[in-house]
Amino acid sequence: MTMPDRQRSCTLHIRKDALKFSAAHMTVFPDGGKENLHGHNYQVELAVELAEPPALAHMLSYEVFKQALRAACNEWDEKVLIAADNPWLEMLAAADGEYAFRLCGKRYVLPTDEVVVLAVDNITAENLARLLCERFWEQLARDHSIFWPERITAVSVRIDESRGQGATYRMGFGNRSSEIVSE
Ligand SMILES: Nc1nc2c(c(=O)[nH]1)N=C([C@H](O)[C@H](O)COP(=O)(O)OP(=O)(O)OP(=O)(O)O)CN2
Repeated sequence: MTMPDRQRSCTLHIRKDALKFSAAHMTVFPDGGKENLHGHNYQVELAVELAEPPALAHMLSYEVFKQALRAACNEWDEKVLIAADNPWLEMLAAADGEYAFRLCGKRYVLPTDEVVVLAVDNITAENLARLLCERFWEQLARDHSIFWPERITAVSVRIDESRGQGATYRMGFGNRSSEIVSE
């Protein structure tokens, strides 16, 4: 029996010990409570779906994807991640070179160069997986000489905060839509 073409796919997956970033954050909960400031060594995994294994002339090297993912991870490495859209975030006046804020009633002052402010309402694995997936795709698209978007049917990024706990964000192209899976 022959399988219809639309049921076939080929997935490149990349999970390497070196694909990670170390960052600090505080998850805020719906009742307005929050965790203490703490850090994770976030492990990152990538899947790139293709309709078919590409012919030699269009082979996509793992390195192309790793470069784009590393560039996206590096922006967050050794930073404190702050959710700009959190309803319990209050910006405070600060000295030059400092970032001062109150979150859920507690006051923090940090060096500006150690802070990354992200356009999300909470620093969760779900939101980080979405942002990293989007950043990865933008980074890949920036280098047109190595990019054949029409051959890629979906990309997904999985982030594990700790072993066995994290989230995956998937962007499907064509008539499939983005979806998120929490673990
Ligand atoms: N839906 C989500 N829930 C939580 C997230 C998240 O990203 N998405 N993140 C956290 C925390 O940041 C945290 O680091 C994990 O917390 P928790 O599971 O409570 O703690 P442990 O990893 O130590 O787990 P144990 O199984 O208790 O050892 C919380 N929730």
